[in-house]
Amino acid sequence: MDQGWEYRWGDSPFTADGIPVWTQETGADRWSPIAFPSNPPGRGSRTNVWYRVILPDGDWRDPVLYVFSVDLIVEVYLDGRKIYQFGHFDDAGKGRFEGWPWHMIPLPVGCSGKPLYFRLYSDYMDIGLWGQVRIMERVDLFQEILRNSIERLITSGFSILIAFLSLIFGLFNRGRGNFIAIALFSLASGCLVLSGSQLNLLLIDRPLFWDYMGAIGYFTIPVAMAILLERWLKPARVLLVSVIWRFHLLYLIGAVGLSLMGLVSLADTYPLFDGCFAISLTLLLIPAAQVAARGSTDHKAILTAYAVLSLLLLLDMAVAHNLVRWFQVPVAWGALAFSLAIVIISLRHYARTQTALRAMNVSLEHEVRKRTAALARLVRRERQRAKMLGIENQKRAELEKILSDLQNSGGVSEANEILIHCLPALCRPLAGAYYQRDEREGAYRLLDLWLDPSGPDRAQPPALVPVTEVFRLLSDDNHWRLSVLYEDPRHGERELGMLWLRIPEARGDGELSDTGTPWRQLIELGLEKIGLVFSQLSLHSELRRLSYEDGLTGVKNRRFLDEVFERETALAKRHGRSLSVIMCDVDLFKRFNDTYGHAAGDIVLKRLAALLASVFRQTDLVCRYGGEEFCVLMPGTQAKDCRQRAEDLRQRVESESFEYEGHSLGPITVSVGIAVWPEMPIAPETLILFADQALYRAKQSGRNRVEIYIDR
Ligand SMILES: Nc1nc2c(ncn2[C@@H]2O[C@H](COP(=O)(O)OP(=O)(O)OP(=O)(O)O)[C@@H](O)[C@H]2O)c(=O)[nH]1
Repeated sequence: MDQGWEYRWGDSPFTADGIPVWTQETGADRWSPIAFPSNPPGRGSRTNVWYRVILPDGDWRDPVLYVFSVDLIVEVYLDGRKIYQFGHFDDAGKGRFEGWPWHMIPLPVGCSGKPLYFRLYSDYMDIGLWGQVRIMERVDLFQEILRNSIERLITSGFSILIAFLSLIFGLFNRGRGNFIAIALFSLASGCLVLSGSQLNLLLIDRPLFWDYMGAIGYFTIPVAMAILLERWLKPARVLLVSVIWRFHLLYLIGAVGLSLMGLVSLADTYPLFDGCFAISLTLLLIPAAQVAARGSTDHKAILTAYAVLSLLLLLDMAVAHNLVRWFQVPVAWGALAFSLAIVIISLRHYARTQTALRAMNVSLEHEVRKRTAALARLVRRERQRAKMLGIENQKRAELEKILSDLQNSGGVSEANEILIHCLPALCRPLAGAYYQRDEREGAYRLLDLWLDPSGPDRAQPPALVPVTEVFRLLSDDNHWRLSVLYEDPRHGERELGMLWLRIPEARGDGELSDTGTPWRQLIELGLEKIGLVFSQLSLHSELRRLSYEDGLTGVKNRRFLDEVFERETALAKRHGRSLSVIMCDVDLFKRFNDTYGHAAGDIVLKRLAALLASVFRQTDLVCRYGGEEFCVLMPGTQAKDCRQRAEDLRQRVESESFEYEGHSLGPITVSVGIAVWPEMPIAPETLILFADQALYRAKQSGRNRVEIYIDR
């Protein structure tokens, strides 16, 4: 019904029968033609208007007039009779907003060609009918409503489902605020679309209820959209976006609250909202476009979805405000598409984040494993170090003990015995062997072998192994070959022996240095100190030798005799063993010196000392008593044997031919005095004294003779 419409401002008076007077008047001068019964010109502050139209011809069985919709309340008259009413007119012809439902006005059969009158009241910006006005069969209308509604029911159902799923996802996944925002948007658009479904009124005939639902949904959309954008714009969060969603939230609460309280009409909240919404949509485009321009594909996709939905919403607003010709703007599909786009992008984003998190977890676990292994290695090394430290301390103590024993020993050979005995304990738990160097033989002697059954003893090496053979035997990568060196005062650096040690086993992770090096350092330090002690001992014995030896003849000197004599007399007494002393003096040596010179005298003394050494046994002690006088101590020798030896000496000297610088020095003789204990009744300590007396007697008796002490 898009032609033949007329309007007339104001409200008709009514007859006493309740028939509007304007429906009875004839003459068209008060009515003005209008293309569509909405917003006639010259409204001013008027709130009442009447429209009329001649019902077209048609062959209907059950005709109805379908109107979508009316601003704001309406009464419809045919033949002066009220056939339809929406809202309540008071006596002043005014009424309250009752909602924006679609209307089905039943028409009687045969109404064609008759004028149909609409009495309207509106304090809203629009006044009149809106959208579609059509006459059709009732059944066709129901079918069309069903057809139109299915689309909305499906899209709203989808939106609400998305809202529900997003809410669940958002609630059970901490930090998934995006999904809460999606849930809010989907719920808002779902409610908006559902409230616009025409089937609703057939189910629940409460237009205001549906309008409130629609208003809440509609007013929530900018809030949800801004929150969504705000989340996606992170970290470039824009103040403007946050201001916008807060403003719209306040508007939603304020508008719905005030309407429910009856302070404002819900209808009146729409124009202002639409204005703000249009501005907000445009403003939101600016930061969104900025981020999308330099953002990811996701950002660009969101902006595209946002731009499409914004366009649809703006178009819908333009239709609502008659700025463009009425048509069904597919806002429902736009909102659904927007929700789906956001959901898909969010899920993709979520999946990517999860994958990244998993990858991070894997790398973190890998890192943790690596660190743990490093820590375990460190702990093992520390433990090893602590163990090594314990062993080191113990070994140091053992070494100190060995060094002290060596220092307290009687000399190099005794120290050697101690070393051979102690070395295995010092080196344990390392397996090894010790080869002592025999300089005279130019060979090594295997003196000890411990712990190592695979050592060189398996072949049962001979007691003396040539140097080259030992080197061949001991040259192997699994063992250390360490020499024990010391300084000999007469021959310089000497090798005492060779230590052969099995290298401690590596742990298989390159810790050989951790286990091997301290061991080697420890042993090397020990051997160095041992070598030092041997050097000292060697030096001492050399010094001792020098201090007890007569420089000219090489036999022991008087000092040595004094020390040994004391010990020998004590031993003789303790064991009841005999002890003999011989005193021997060159005859007329002064004259000899005077005749041949002092140097020749020295030669004679040296020769005489050699003769003494060859005549007496090794166990006898030959000393130079002083000047040309010699003393021989003969432990365990009785008078008879002693006298025999003394006689042998005298004869050897007498028969010896002494020479000096190619000249014969003439005959040399010696006088000898003997004293023997216990065969003679004297104290052992006086043996030298009495032997000297006997010597004196020999001199007195004509020299070149042996005299034995006789107690007179
Ligand atoms: N060439 C040399 N002469 C020495 C050495 N020690 C002592 N004499 C000398 O030995 C001589 C000892 O002389 P006397 O004690 O008088 O005795 P003698 O001349 O041997 O006479 P009788 O002992 O009575 O036979 C002295 O002239 C000393 O100088 C020495 O180391 N070398």
